[in-house]
Formats: sequence, C-alpha cells, structure tokens
Amino acid sequence: MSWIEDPEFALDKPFGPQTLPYGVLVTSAGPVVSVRVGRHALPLRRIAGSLGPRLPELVDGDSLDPLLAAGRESWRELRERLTEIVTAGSAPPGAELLRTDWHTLVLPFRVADYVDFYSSRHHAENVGHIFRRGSSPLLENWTHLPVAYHGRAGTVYVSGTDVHRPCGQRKAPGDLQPAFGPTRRLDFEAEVGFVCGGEPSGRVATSDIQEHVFGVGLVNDWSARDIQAWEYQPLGPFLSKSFATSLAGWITPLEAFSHARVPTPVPEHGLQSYLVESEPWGLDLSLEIRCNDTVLSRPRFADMAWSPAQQLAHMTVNGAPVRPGDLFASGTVSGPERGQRGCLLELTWGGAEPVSLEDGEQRTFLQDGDRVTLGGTAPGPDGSVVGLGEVTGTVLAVARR
Ligand SMILES: O=C(O)/C=C/C(=O)CC(=O)CC(=O)O
Ligand SMILES: [Ca+2]
Ligand SMILES: [Mg+2]
Repeated sequence: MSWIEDPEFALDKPFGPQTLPYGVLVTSAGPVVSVRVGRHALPLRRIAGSLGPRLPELVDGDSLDPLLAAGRESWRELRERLTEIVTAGSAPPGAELLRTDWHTLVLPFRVADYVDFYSSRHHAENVGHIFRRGSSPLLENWTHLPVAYHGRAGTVYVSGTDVHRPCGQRKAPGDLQPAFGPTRRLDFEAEVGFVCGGEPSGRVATSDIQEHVFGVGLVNDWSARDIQAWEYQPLGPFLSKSFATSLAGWITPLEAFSHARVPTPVPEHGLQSYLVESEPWGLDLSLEIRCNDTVLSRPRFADMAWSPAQQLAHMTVNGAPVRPGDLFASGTVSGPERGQRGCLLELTWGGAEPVSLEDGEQRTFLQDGDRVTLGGTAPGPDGSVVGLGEVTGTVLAVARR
C-alpha cells in the first residue's frame, strides 16, 4: 500500500503510478516542478534528499528545462526513482501533497521551436475537399512525406489560458474585396504534442526517438478558418494558426506509452529509407473533445498515417537540429467516422452541418464564451490506463488592443 492516500492514484485510474506526468505548479513559494499522483501533485524540490545524486539539480528550479536538456538516461533514472518513492509504504522526508484542483499550472518549459504536422489522412482528405473543392483532396507529396508548417513558439500557452478571438483578413469566394475584422470561423484542432530534449542533434533516425522525445502532451491548435482560407497559398497557414496554441500543463513521459505502441501503415509505393520504422511508433491513444458540456468527438490516434518517429526523422533529415524545448504536434487527429473528426471544420463540413450541444444550442464555429477541452488515455501495463492531462481553453471576445 502506497503512502499516498488518494483513490485516483491507482492502476485502473489515469493518473496512477503507471503514468507520473511532470508539470510546474504555482505554490505560495512560487512555481515548482512536480509529479502528478492521482488528484495530487508532489513537488520534487521538497523531496530532493530522497532522489540520490545528480537528479535534484534537474528538478529544483521553476521549469522542466534542465531536465529536458539532461537526456534520456536522467529521464529514466528519475522516473525509476519516483516510481519507488510514490509506491513505497511511507512518505519520504519533506514530502507534501498539493491538490491539483486548488493550484494552477504554468507552461512547464520554454518552447524553443514549434512545428505542426498534418498526419491524419482522414483530416487531410476532409480539409482538402472543403478548401479545394473539385481538385484531388490529397496533394501528391502527402503519402511520401509528413507535411508540416513552422508555427510560432511565443504563442504556445498552458492549458487554462483564455484565447481571444483573433482579427485578420478574410475573403470568401464570392467577395469582391478582402475584409478585415474578427474571425467568424474560429475552430479548435485536437492534436498530440511531443516535447523534445537531450543533446541537440543532427539527423535523428526513427529508431532514436526515445533519445530526443521526453514526453507527450495534448495540444489544441486554435485555428481561424476564414483567415486561413485566404492567406494559406502558397506557403501554408500563418496568422490563422499562430495567435494561440494550447498545451497541456502535465507532460507524460514517452516511456509511459510503451504498451500503447502500434504499427503505422506503410503506403503501397513504399517509403524513403529514412522514414522506415524498425519498431512501431504509432500510439493507441483515445482522445475526447468536449465543447462546454458536450462530447463532440472521440478521435483515435492509432488512425494516424505518420508516427512521431517519422515526423522527427523528417524534420531533422536536412540537418536542422532538434533542441531541448522544441515541440512538434501531430496534426489534427481525425478518424473515418463523423464522431471521430478532430475539428469543427470537419464536424460541420465547412459550416454546412451544425453540431448540437447539450444545452440545445447549435454550433458551426466557436462563439465567445465557449470552452473547449481535450482529454485522452492509452493502454498501460497489466490492463492499466495511462492518462493524458487535459488541455482546456475558453474563447473570449477580441482583445481591446
Ligand atoms: O490547407 C490545408 O490543407 C490545411 C492545412 C491545415 O489545416 C494545417 C494544419 O494545422 C494541419 C493539421 O493540424 O493537421
Ligand atoms: Ca494543426
Ligand atoms: Mg496553432
């Protein structure tokens, strides 16, 4: 029996000892690096004496940056040590448990570069139909390489941060002139983010993902569809997706997903050798999207056409290093069914088929006051379940300046 008396700290609950995500919790003494145990957070600075040599200095600050830079051997050691500590019969000296629902989280690391992929075939085909009616929904390159665009690291915000409706240019097909103003087509995108660390690298082989990916966090890539449709050709989305991107405050170590790994489908024409996986790096994650109190969709990450290992290999194949704090997101996760689509653009088919909320209201795109929450789970060892920390955000009216 663990010294942690919390019914949510159990193998059949998402935040039991099989999960152990890291976050930075705001306490009366300032932000502290913590590990989540059920409904509680265990600040690591206070139990430094029980962590052994070298590890305390990686977790005694106010961010995960030193831990991210330290690399895989340290990540493994810390997780092992923490597993012993949280499953022991008695508390380590200095231990304090804080309720997660009474404290806020801050962005747990300094985001270096942010890249967003486009790796769900269902999403790419649906968006292709909606944005480029009449032409082939998938462009020729899509099955040969994981398509991506570079985002803005400075607008990645922690879960819980409000999102102001952005302004921008739009021009619908029948309009004579572009107009400027608040977006009328504000959307969410349910995605999975991968947080990088370790030595800055050159090319990363698919088999080396564990040396460079520290952990996993849910991402909402807020998108202004009217701004996007007007600006995106030929260089891809820009201001329509860079006003806010929300990241979960709890980052779950990649190691926690070792029982969730599934193969990625190989296209008929084969792959360039740098994209071939020697072991499967698809992940069997079940996601859930809620708007206010209504579950809108349940996408499955196992349906993705490109794995995070292939994405990482691709984004470094030209020699561009991956650095600690880099974040890459999977792209919108959509499945074949309507109830598995990862954004409103698809769920409402470009705004033509509204979705109903439980309060009787309907939505095509988001209204001010709407709250969007993404959650997820994965299979863990011995029938357990590994939880992904939620990412949530509320839409506010256009900011005054
Ligand atoms: O022009 C398109 O086909 C669409 C591009 C995107 O929506 C980019 C994006 O954020 C990709 C994704 O999340 O899957
Ligand atoms: Ca996206
Ligand atoms: Mg974004």
